[in-house]
Amino acid sequence: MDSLKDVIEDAIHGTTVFERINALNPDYIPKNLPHREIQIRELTVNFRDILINPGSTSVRVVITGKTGTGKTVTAKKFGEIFSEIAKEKGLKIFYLHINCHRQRTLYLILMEIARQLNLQIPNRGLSSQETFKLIYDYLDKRNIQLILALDEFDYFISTSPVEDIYFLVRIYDELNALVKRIHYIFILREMSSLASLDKSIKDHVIKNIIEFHPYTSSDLFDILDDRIKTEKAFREGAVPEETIKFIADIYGVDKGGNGNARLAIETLELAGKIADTEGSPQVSIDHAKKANSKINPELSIIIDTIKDLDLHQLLVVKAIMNLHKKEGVDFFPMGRVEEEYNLVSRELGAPPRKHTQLFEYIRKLKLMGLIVARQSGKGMRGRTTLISLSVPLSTEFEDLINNEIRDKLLQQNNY
Ligand SMILES: Nc1ncnc2c1ncn2[C@@H]1O[C@H](COP(=O)(O)OP(=O)(O)OP(=O)(O)O)[C@@H](O)[C@H]1O
Repeated sequence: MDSLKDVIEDAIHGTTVFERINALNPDYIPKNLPHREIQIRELTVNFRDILINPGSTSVRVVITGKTGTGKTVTAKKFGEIFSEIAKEKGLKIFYLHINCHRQRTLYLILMEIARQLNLQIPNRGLSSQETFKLIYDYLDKRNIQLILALDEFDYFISTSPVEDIYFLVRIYDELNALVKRIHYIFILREMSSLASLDKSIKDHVIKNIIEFHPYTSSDLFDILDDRIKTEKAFREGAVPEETIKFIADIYGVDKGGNGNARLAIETLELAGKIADTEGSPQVSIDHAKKANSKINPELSIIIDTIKDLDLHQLLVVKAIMNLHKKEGVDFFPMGRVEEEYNLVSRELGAPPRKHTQLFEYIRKLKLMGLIVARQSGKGMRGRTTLISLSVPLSTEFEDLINNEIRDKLLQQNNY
């Protein structure tokens, strides 16, 4: 038997299916973005005024789409190429990408803008207004136009005081500046996160909406194929077409998946690592299957726990499931869930439980990991709980819930 040192040496020097594995990193920006040309074009049409007539308006665009639909990578790629073209024309257009989940407050966002601009902000507790004024003066002095992409802006909305949101999006009302130098790309997972905002803020944010739809299986095939071939993430011939297709089919929205390119790329990378571990020169469908079950392990655990739910907990799950299907958005206010739950219960002849009991069910389902609940942002209508299923909707999942409900109803009627 090999010593463990031999095992390790062998794995270090052994064959590998990868050529440029870093091309599979989540932050890697590839040369091509298959199936996002239209969105790049839409961005360009919205922002070209800054090239033609700089300073006349402040451009605002919203990018919206579910997780893994390429919002971040597309905005970054657009920013990179657009500012390059501006430079060729002798204009200074800078693109800054800020993640509002990492920079959690208005203050941190402003400091990050300054940092990316290489602007020193004095350490003497300036207000947001004063800090922003310094940033604006810096841009003005150097004749710079700034495209500010605020990624995960949903997060900023749900956690920041309304005055801070107001300040950030209505900056020109505060600054009184004649030349507009700051332009925005607001990146949101769901438009519904704007629902709680007051109308005057909404009017400032919702201007031009560019939608990023979940990818279909054939879109994902092209994205994976491009990483393999153009970006040379894998050695030539190491990933057969049938493996790429298999992964694309797991996640393709038209095949019941969630259309998430991030998960598809992660699955491909993990399948490659499994192939390397097994010393295989090729990534097979079987490697892809193993990778998928590793990437989604919690799914089977969650599904096992469904059998422990009682009738009304199942009816709550069914209500949320119905809403996802009917409305196609990710999160629902508690009130909508309650309405739907009352409807579903009555339809099935089970008198709905009271409001307080419903809260208790939601709390339990959240603890089990079956649903995600979060607070909406503070706005005109106060805070409300927003709810979403944590598992992707699939026919199997739906059948499972419906069968369990049927069994529980039968049991109940037999007593
Ligand atoms: N059209 C595409 N072509 C190539 N790679 C893509 C494409 N769309 C997404 N990707 C890749 O998929 C991964 C996820 O994309 P990205 O982070 O841009 O998604 P997102 O919509 O911003 O997701 P989230 O809402 O979770 O932040 C990244 O690795 C990105 O490079």
